[in-house]
Amino acid sequence: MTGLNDIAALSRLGFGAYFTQQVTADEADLLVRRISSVHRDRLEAIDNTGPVAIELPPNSNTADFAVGDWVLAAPYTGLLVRRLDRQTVLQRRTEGAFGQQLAAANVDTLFIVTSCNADFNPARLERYLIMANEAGTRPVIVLTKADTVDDATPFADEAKALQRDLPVVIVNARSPDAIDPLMPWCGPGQTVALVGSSGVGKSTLVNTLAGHSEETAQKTGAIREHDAKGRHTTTARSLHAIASGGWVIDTPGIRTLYVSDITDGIDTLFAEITELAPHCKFRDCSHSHEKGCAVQAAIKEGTLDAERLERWRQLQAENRDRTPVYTGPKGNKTLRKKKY
Ligand SMILES: Nc1nc2c(ncn2[C@@H]2O[C@H](COP(=O)(O)OP(=O)(O)OP(=O)(O)O)[C@@H](O)[C@H]2O)c(=O)[nH]1
Ligand SMILES: [Zn+2]
Repeated sequence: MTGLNDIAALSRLGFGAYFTQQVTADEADLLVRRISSVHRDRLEAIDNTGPVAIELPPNSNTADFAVGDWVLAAPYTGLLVRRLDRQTVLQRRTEGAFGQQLAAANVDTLFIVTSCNADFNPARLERYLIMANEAGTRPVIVLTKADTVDDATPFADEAKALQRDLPVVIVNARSPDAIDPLMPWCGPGQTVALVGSSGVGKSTLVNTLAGHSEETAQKTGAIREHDAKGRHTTTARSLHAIASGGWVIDTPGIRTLYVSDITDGIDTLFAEITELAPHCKFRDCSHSHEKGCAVQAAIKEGTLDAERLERWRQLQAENRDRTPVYTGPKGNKTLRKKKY
């Protein structure tokens, strides 16, 4: 792809091969922009020079766009021509039967934030892990408030056991040093997002990552600006530059994400069970009472934790209850195609 875009500069915003290859020769004269905020009536975008104009064509809906999306726009007018396919997408289920609301797109790494205190809850962390796996983002557990306990290692050990090869990082979110162990995921062109309960330190971490000191930090999430009619409004700022060259997406939508429709995510979380299942005698083995069950055998041998199987069972049941089943014309169950 050539044309008007400085690809090297755009790569510092996260524009990689996955996106470059989607731009056709006909589109070489269009401008590449990244969505930085989604409002009810308008979008905001950035390119390598900073904030740039983006205009929605008539009859389009801002709800179809997510912070982090890559789009092509016409020169001069900034008229949005099309959105590029997403590499990853975080969605939240809304009230109502099938509603999915986009929370963020093209997030490379999801920081699942919890603190070394009563907030630490493996069952909740599992749900967040499933969500990250489902979205295609790499999960990292960030344990905050390490400075408030004598030893954070037991928390870290418990978190590490939740999923194979899961990175777990211990920080004091208020200290500027917090960025050091998070650097592997915050380098140039890398995009992260944070999830976790209220009060665990997400805003504090965003400020620390952005290099704001405690005195200069604005209350994350809210900035005052002029709207189209010149009025002062408070809007959500969503895509923040990290001092080390990466980007952090922080939207109210991400803060209230919750798990549904998570089959693939469960399979990754419980990889050791998923990999045993094909060795069971019956293809639809429930791993409870069947003869020749490889999962039960592993529990007897002591290579699989019975509690893990029980949690797998609970999450499977929950997923079945929550996942809407789409029926085809003859009442056949249809598998919904993943729509990015
Ligand atoms: N001692 C200590 N305090 C922390 C740490 N991280 C956050 N805090 C404090 O915990 C409180 C809550 O932190 P926030 O960053 O507002 O938490 P949040 O996750 O953004 O909360 P919501 O905005 O409600 O989602 C603040 O008073 C922070 O200063 C930490 O690592 N150590
Ligand atoms: Zn089995």
